[in-house]
Amino acid sequence: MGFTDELETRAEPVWESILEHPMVVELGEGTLDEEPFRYFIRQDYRYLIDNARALAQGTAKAPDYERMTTFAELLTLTVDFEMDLHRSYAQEFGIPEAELEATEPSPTTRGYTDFLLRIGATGTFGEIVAALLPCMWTFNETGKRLAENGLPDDERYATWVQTYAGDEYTELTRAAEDIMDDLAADASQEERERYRSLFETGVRYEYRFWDAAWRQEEWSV
Ligand SMILES: Cc1ncc(CO)c(N)n1
Repeated sequence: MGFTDELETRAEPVWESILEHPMVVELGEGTLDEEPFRYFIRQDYRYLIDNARALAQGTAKAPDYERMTTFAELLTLTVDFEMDLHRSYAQEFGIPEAELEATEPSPTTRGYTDFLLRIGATGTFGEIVAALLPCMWTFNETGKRLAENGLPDDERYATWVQTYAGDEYTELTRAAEDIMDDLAADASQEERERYRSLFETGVRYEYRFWDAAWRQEEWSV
């Protein structure tokens, strides 16, 4: 069993909670209200800016050309393709561009991005991969599982499912998983434990991110 299979097994309960979360279920069914989705797009746009920074930190610390290239591709996918998708969602859902750009991170977005940037700044390449893997993996998995049930009637939500279930996103997720497996094969017991823990934190934040959008979480004061 590869290391990422082990990660998947360990994260299974959180994984299932994500797929059963009403935000994800209703997105897949196309019945999701616009308001939580609008909130999600704004927070996710904010999230992606720092996610891109963490990918850049990973690119900088990549030990060789091949892995640097994979990280550079992930970075490009994020800043070009994914953030463009969010900008067009903002237009479709009536979020003015200035409002999108000025979005204040929610407590959950703040926590998640600070976590990624801390590992990006202080971690090894392997630790950065472990912390970032849930981002790609859970979105790809969510997209694929929702696509299995048939695309939602609402075109806008269907686009979301198709994007994250799509070949390009799936291939890059697979490439990141392969990098994690290779790194883990050469890592010490302690390093592998550290990777597991970082991965688990990432998966937990992924759950919280959906939940925060569902609740439209705000700072208490
Ligand atoms: C919170 C979150 N995780 C992962 C992705 C996929 O890049 C995203 N857009 N947002």
